[in-house]
Amino acid sequence: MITAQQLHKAFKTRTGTVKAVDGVDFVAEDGRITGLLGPNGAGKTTTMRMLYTLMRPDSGSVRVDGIDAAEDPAAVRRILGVLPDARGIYKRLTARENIAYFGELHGLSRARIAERVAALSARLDMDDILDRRAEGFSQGQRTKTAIARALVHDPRNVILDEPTNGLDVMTTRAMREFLFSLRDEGRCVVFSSHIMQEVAALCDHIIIIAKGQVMAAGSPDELRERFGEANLEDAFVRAIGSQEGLLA
Ligand SMILES: Nc1ncnc2c1ncn2[C@@H]1O[C@H](COP(=O)(O)OP(=O)(O)OP(=O)(O)O)[C@@H](O)[C@H]1O
Repeated sequence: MITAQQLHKAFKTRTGTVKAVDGVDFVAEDGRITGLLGPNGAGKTTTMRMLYTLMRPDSGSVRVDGIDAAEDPAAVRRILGVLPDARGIYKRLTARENIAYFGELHGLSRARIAERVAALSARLDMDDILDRRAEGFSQGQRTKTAIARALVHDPRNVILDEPTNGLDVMTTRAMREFLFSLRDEGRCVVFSSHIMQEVAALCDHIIIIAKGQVMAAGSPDELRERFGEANLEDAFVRAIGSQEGLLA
């Protein structure tokens, strides 16, 4: 379970201060897919970076399975799998080596790494690329490799920044099934997207973010009901204000 409490993060730029995240609160439960939905620049990536300990909040706190991310970031990283916005896989290594390297960083034994690589490769349908160098991989192949790497230590909590970005329809469908399977195993899955249909198809719980703030949160049905809109897209537009919603 991941809890964000009153997260704030501002950046100083040449023209002033940008409040990227301005008081974000939410709980992402186990066995549930929680989606952060918001237009470009809403603060999703900054929020995610604070969740996975890459960035320290100016104020507020993050807890993962009860562990405070500021107090014990290493312990949090052990129970977290992360697909960052920059996938950052090593081009000179094969997919297998990319995954195994992260396994070593997590202190897994060789036997355990081999077992995890085999299991993840089967689940992500990547046996055919496992021993190819990542150089030249398609976007989908890179994403699969990065996801397998994120999950090598079998984490209870999984954070994915725009996991279906740039994937074709078939790969997107396969990715959805994969995320459902992580949820059905009881994991806490958090992902971000600016694509309404994506969030509607995947999430049990949606957190709508705009201008660094939570505008609304609930299940897809709850949001539809609250805003009195037949479909989620209209609810989204209502929640964040029509102009920005239309730009999302
Ligand atoms: N390192 C930084 N320095 C200055 N400003 C930043 C920095 N990182 C983010 N921002 C600003 O903070 C705001 C929120 O950005 P963030 O990347 O979190 O949004 P996002 O919701 O992930 O957007 P997108 O969907 O476009 O990726 C934006 O105005 C962005 O320009």
